[in-house]
Amino acid sequence: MLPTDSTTIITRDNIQLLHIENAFAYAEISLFGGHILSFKPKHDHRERLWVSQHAFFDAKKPIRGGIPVCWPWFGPHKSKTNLAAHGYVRTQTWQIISCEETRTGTTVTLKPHTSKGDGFEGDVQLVLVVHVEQQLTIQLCTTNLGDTPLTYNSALHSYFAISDIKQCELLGLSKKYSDKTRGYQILDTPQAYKFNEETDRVHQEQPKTLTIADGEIKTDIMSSGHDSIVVWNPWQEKSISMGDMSDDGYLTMLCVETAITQGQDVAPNTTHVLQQIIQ
Ligand SMILES: O=P(O)(O)OC[C@H]1O[C@@H](O)[C@H](O)[C@@H](O)[C@@H]1O
Repeated sequence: MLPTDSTTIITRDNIQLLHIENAFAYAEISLFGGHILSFKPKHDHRERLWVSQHAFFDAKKPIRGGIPVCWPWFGPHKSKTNLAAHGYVRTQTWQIISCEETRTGTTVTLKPHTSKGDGFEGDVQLVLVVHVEQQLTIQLCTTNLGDTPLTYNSALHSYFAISDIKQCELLGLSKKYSDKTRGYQILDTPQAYKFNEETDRVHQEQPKTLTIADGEIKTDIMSSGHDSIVVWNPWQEKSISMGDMSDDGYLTMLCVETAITQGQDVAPNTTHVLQQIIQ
């Protein structure tokens, strides 16, 4: 695939990275995983995404940080416990189908090596469309090419860069959530939504906009096509135990994931789009 004026491909360890720099923003996409690693709009030059200092770039293990694409299941596989968490496309090499310069930025379309894999029945065309503009728009499009309905789960598992998890607040969630750290208890979303412990929560609500308030700095996240928002921070003990995170890595990241956790049906010959917009 020939790069356009705003794109170049570089190699980091075993992974090819697509750099995009246009009049509006800077972004970087790893072809391993179809995984966005960086987004910096030029109006403020602020990095929106967090990547672990100890992330693996070996083209084998998933990259810790950025926006992992979880598909066609979220978390552990329902019945086959030997299969990798969050599905199999985040550890595949993706291919660039097209790079297009538009009036408002650059659009990159990618597809995984294959959308077929152990643990998922279905004939699917899976495509990731990334619009690098003043804002970042990510669309994961699942088209059912078969003649029977299929069901999938997924997440755009975004890691946001923040200055201090203990000072930051998440605005926009208000209903109940399921708390994985407390045996999936159903609890009320705290108001204000602040962080002082390991957090692993599935919120089955679909507010249009969420905001991470990091002091005066605000990052807006818009979602569609989802049934849940997942909020995750491993906190200190887990960070220490993870080989791809520094001991204090948890302090400067917060995952706010646009997710399908309850099963999304897709009828034959139709496409479902899971979308996240980051401002
Ligand atoms: O280490 P992984 O597979 O990238 O997953 C990270 C986290 O991802 C979150 O989405 C899950 O809710 C957590 O339970 C999980 O620990």
